[in-house]
Amino acid sequence: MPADVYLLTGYLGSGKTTLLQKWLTHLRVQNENVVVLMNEMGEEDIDGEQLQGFGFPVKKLLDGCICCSIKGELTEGLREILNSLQPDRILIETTGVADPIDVIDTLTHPELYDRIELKGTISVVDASRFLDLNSRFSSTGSLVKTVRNQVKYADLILLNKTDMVSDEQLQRVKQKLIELNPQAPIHTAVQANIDLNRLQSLKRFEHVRDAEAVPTVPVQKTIGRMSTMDRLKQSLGLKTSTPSLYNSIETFSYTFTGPVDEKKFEDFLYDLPKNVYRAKGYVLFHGKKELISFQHTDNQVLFFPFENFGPKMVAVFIGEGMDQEEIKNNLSKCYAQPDAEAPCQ
Ligand SMILES: Nc1nc2c(ncn2[C@@H]2O[C@H](COP(=O)(O)OP(=O)(O)OP(=O)(O)O)[C@@H](O)[C@H]2O)c(=O)[nH]1
Repeated sequence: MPADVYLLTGYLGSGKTTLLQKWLTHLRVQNENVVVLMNEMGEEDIDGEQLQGFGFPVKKLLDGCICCSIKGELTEGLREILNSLQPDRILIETTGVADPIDVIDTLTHPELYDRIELKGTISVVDASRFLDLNSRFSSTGSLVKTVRNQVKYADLILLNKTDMVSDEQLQRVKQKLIELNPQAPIHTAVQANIDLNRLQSLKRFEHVRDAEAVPTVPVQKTIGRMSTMDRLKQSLGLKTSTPSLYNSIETFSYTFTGPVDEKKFEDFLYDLPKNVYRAKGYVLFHGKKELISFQHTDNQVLFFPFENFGPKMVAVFIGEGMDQEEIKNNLSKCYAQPDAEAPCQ
C-alpha cells in the first residue's frame, strides 16, 4: 500500500506548525504509523522542537528549501522514510517561502509514484496579512507569486488567524482566495482549529465548498510551470528566468549568551525592520526560570513558556536584504536590565 502524503503549505508564520501539532494529537489517538517531514530554512530547527513529544518520528530537512535548493534531498528523504519506517501517512511541512508547485512536482515523480499517494495540499493562510502580502505594491514580485501559488495549488484552504481581522476584511480575503482558487474549500479558523477528519478525507482537486462560498468555476490545474528552456537551463546549472523567492530570502541565527530583559526584547521584536519577515526561537528572561518560545511576524509578537528545556537559546531571522550587524547590535542591548526604579519618598 502506498503511504498517504499530505503537503502543508502557507506563508511564514501563518499557522502550519500549530495545525500540525493538533493533527498529530488527533493521529496519536488513532494509533497510526505517521512520520513528519519538516523543512526549515537556516541551520537551526525551531519548529521541530515544537513537535517533540507526540510519539512520531520527525525527520528534518534544514538549511534550504525543498521546492528548489534541496529538492533532491526531498526525494532522498522520502525514500529513506519509506524504506526504514514504512509509514501509513507522511505529513510534510514546507518552509513558508516554498512554492508548492515545485514540491508537488517532486512528489509526483515517477520514482516515488507507486510508493506514495499525494492526498492533497493544505494551504494555511494568515487572514491578517494575506491582502498585504498579495499586494504587488507592498511585496516583491517573487513573494507575491509564491503567496499566490500557495493558494492556487491548494486542495483545501485553512483561513487562519481570523481573530485578528474584522468581518469586512475577512470577506475581502475570502473573495481574493476564491478568485485565485475557485475549487478549494475554505475553512475559517482560529489557532488552526478544523475538523481533522476533513483533512484526512481530503481528495485532490475536490469540488466541495462551504455553503457560504460563491459558485465555483472549475479550472484545470497544471503542474510544472517551468518552460522547457528553463528546465534545460536548470539541468545545465544555468540561471533560469523564473527565480524563486528562495533565491532572495536569507536567514541567520543568533545564540543568546544569557537571559535578556523581557520588555526590551519585546520592543526589539516589534521594532524589527519590515524586511525581516519572521523571527522565532527560544530565550530566557531575567528573573524567570522557564525557557520562552518566541514568535514574531510583522504584525504579531507572542511568548509562550516552553517546558522542554532541550532547545538552545537561539533566535532565527528570515527576511530579504537584512542588516545582520544592526539587528544583532540591537539585540545585544536587550541583555541589560533597566535600572531599578528609585523608591518612592
Ligand atoms: N492570533 C493568532 N495567532 C495564531 C493563530 N494561529 C497560530 N497563531 C500563532 O502564530 C504564530 C506562528 O504560528 P506557527 O504555527 O508557528 O506558524 P508557521 O506557519 O508554522 O510558521 P513558519 O514555519 O515559521 O512559517 C504562533 O505563535 C502561533 O501560536 C491564530 O489563529 N490567531
